[in-house]
Amino acid sequence: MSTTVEFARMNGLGNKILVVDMRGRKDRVTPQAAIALNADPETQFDQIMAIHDPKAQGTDAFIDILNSDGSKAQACGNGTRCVVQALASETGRRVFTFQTVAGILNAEEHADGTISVDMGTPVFEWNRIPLSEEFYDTSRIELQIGPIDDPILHSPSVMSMGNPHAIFWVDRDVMSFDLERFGPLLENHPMFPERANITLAQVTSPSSLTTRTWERGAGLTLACGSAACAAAVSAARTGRTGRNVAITVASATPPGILSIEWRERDDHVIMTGPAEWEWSGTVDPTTGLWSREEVAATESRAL
Ligand SMILES: N[C@H](CCC[C@H](N)C(=O)O)C(=O)O
Repeated sequence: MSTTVEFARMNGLGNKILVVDMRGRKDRVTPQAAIALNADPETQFDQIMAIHDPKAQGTDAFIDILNSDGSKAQACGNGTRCVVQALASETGRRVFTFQTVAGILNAEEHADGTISVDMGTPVFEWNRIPLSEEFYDTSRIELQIGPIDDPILHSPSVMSMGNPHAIFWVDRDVMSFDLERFGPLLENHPMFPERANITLAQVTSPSSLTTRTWERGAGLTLACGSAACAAAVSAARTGRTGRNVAITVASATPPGILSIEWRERDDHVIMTGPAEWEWSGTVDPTTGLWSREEVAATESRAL
């Protein structure tokens, strides 16, 4: 087995993604390789999406997701769009079915280049998010940060989109909060035995929200697709918006938009947005040693 594989550096609204081609191999991208890649400014990333041979009939690939601290993630919306774009440019196909540890995902590239991912159904039961304390109603739980009588953030809506999310509703600019300080405290709060992705969300109209996320295992990132889905679902669930929501991801540069539909007929959450290829190279999935391919940006958009 060759020691190196192809990879592409991509992004989804600035969420930094490495798409690694592990097809035809039995090994995995190691946490050590992830940590080494993240330590290098040129390959620093938020998630690795490792494409493996399919395990289940009817699927095109099995996707293994790693955070930049080497931990595993069950879902990554922005990364899934990047995988679709890489495979669409390789195969000319537009429709894909993937398997992850969280289940089966369907995705499609549209003629305008945007990509929709069916992120599956939301989970609201406290022990499946999971929380460490029983809450009958997870649309608003008791949890706060800051002074007891004047909390800075409080009463989040919590849910799982395959991965755990807490959405804190705020009534001023999400960029005005010191998320770098509160993020790690909330991500690792005893309420969340498997940690959680922490999102600030401001409702801007009955069909729009602005969000900013501190990601579990990756920290302050420019965008987080599953958090945008969780914010949209939580907003609709609490009556703040309808089921079709445009999310402005405030931390993306420039701020980007994800369209989220929480479909009435089957409870599925459909996320639509862009993906962008930056450059390709080869990497050793065991050590993380990598090199960049010297090709013009227009010549290669595939793995
Ligand atoms: N950036 C990803 C989410 C990664 C989730 C990860 N931080 C975790 O749940 O551990 C997204 O676009 O959905």
